Amino acid sequence: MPAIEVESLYKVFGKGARGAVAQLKAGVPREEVNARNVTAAVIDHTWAIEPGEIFVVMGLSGSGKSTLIRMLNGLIRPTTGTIRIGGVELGALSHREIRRLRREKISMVFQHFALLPHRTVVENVAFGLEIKGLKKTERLERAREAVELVGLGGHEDKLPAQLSGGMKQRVGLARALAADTEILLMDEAFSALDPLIRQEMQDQLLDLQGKLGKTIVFITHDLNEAMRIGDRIAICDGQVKQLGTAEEILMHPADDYVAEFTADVDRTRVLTAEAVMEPFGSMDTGELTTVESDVPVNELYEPVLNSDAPLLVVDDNADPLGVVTTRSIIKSLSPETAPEPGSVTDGAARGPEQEAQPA
Ligand SMILES: Nc1ncnc2c1ncn2[C@@H]1O[C@H](COP(=O)(O)OP(=O)(O)OP(=O)(O)O)[C@@H](O)[C@H]1O
Repeated sequence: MPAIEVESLYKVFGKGARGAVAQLKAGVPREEVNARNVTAAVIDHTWAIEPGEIFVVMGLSGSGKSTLIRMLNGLIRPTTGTIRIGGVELGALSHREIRRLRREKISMVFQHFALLPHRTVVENVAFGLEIKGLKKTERLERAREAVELVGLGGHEDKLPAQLSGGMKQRVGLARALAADTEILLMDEAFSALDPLIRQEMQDQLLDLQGKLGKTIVFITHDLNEAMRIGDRIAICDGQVKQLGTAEEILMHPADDYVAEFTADVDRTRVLTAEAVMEPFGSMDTGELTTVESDVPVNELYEPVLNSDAPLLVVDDNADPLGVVTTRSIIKSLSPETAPEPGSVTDGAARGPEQEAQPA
């Protein structure tokens, strides 16, 4: 069962919201609908997030990201459409039941930390558990564990004013983790951080995710960030313009709107050996140096340059998938010449391809 599922979800602000939804459904453009004193913030979202997935919602300011997240945690109701959290439809719940579901299933991490200035790190982390009604010793024990988990061990008794931005955000993350909910909603959680600290936090999130397997909805306006951490990314502008993996979006932007975003993305970090490889055809692959299929392109430069022959891309079972050469790497860096996903495996099955032969 999906962890979160939305179906034909709309949120329009203003009088006559339902009528506006009907117009949108009938194909009236958003600008035209908005000209009638309403704001269509979320338009026709239908998607599902599997447990353990990092789902990134990416869009510019005003694209409906915050509205979406506020609907997901039940702070505002959709104009029309359904939201299911762990199979439970939010629309069928009373306010009290929604508050309970939020407490038990969902934690939030905010951009501006929302720390209590007069409480220590560990007290801030324990605060959410106080609301849940846990006893003090248990609260502090769980808080200490979470503080340790985010790498803040030794800083338990500091006050927020004594912490750097990155450390404050770790406290925010620890607070969410201490609550031990299945779902984390992260709203521009790293956007206020310096680039290097931000990258550190992204790495830490991926690391924690590897251990904890939460379901994470991560909101950002930065496509590089989205592609770094998202298992799948929904690019939104009111409606979902494209939903897919980083590679799918990069290789096949759905329209000009998406393509414009992808122009700024560092392709070498997102694309993997598997995405850029070419068919090995009838080549004797026995002697080739192997690379794992998920190695990013920017880690292939050295092995490719140090090898006269192509590199053999292999899967988890060490079965060959394709080959990578300097040429395939250079080709992949331009969207126009990048190979179609899946085309390589098909090509390999069909037989030799001239362009994949060793030089
Ligand atoms: N309570 C509200 N009443 C009226 N309009 C609203 C309300 N909340 C949001 N909006 C409008 O809905 C649209 C989407 O806003 P939203 O905050 O969801 O976008 P966002 O993508 O989160 O933007 P940002 O990145 O700037 O936070 C905007 O045009 C906003 O002005």
